[in-house]
Amino acid sequence: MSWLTPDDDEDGPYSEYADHAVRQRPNPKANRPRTKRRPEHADAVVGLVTAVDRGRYTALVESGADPHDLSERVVVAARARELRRTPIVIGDRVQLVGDASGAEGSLARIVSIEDRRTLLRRSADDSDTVERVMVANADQMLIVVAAANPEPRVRLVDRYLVAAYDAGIRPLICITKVDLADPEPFLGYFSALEVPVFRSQPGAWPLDEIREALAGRTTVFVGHSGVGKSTLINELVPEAGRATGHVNEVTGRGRHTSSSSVAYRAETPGCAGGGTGWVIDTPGVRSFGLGHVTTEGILRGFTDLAEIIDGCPRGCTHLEGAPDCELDAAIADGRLDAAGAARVESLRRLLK
Ligand SMILES: Nc1nc2c(ncn2[C@@H]2O[C@H](COP(=O)(O)OP(=O)(O)OP(=O)(O)O)[C@@H](O)[C@H]2O)c(=O)[nH]1
Ligand SMILES: [Zn+2]
Repeated sequence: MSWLTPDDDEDGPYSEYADHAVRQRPNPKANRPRTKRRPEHADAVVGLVTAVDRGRYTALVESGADPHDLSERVVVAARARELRRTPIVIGDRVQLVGDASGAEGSLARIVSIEDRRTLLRRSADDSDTVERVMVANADQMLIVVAAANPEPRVRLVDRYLVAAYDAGIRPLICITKVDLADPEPFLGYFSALEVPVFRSQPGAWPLDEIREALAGRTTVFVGHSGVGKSTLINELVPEAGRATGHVNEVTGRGRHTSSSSVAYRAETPGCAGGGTGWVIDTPGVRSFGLGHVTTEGILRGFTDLAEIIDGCPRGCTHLEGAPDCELDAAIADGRLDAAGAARVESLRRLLK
């Protein structure tokens, strides 16, 4: 894309983060006709990006035309020059040329990215409008939160929910460590949202229920560090460790640390949605900035308040003290209970 300055040739060690930043710069050459030198890639094969590591992409390419033939190969690829400033993330379907054999030491080239169904983004903080692209083509977001240790934080879950709804991704909640604390007071806060909830503890992992939800879909797992996300993924995808080991064998690079995202195929035998699903593990993100989300996007994260907000005067900011804001009326006349009032407070914090 011509408005992105092609100023760095090499993928630096931190490019995995740097190139996720989508900067929109004015194009100084906007009036000049663009020379289209996009080569035809009739020989390209399509791969699913399952890992990103310092400028190297791991993609799974199906061996045959038969969609049931799962004998795919692992291809390691770099980006073509023209995609140098384009974020390519886990879940992207990409076109590969060059040596896409997957043979040891081979390196293919990613020449284009197929249209994305969904795109999960975040910004460093709320004042930062530079968005980081996290995951492409996810259908669902499993928000993993612990009942205790670490204490559940309503505000972080609110943020995940807003990011999911804004991206058109269906949220699910898994509350872990219910052996340590009663999760119901916390869950009550979200009950009006009708988000599916799984309750988890050692010896009673809700694996069958979660598998049912994963089948046939791509689900991104998010959660604060220490909530038990890895524990859950290891239960759901026992060979997860082996998968990263395989990738490393191919790339010859170091282990994927918990600072990078990885996609795993989860077996979901006998489930209505199909025999497999994709699980995308993301590093525990402490903050989840929503600087890139519009007011409308934030409101979409509060579907439980939508009907009330519909009654607001035109142009209502819904902030505290906004004239005739229906949210205040609903709290005053009891349409919203204590949990509802807390939701309003939460919404207002995000709208500020
Ligand atoms: N009591 C209890 N402990 C749990 C449960 N689930 C996980 N744990 C423990 O919580 C700790 C953190 O679990 P992890 O799976 O490493 O957490 P994580 O969310 O992957 O954390 P990061 O790797 O830092 O992102 C481990 O000691 C687990 O054994 C649970 O349901 N109950
Ligand atoms: Zn209002």
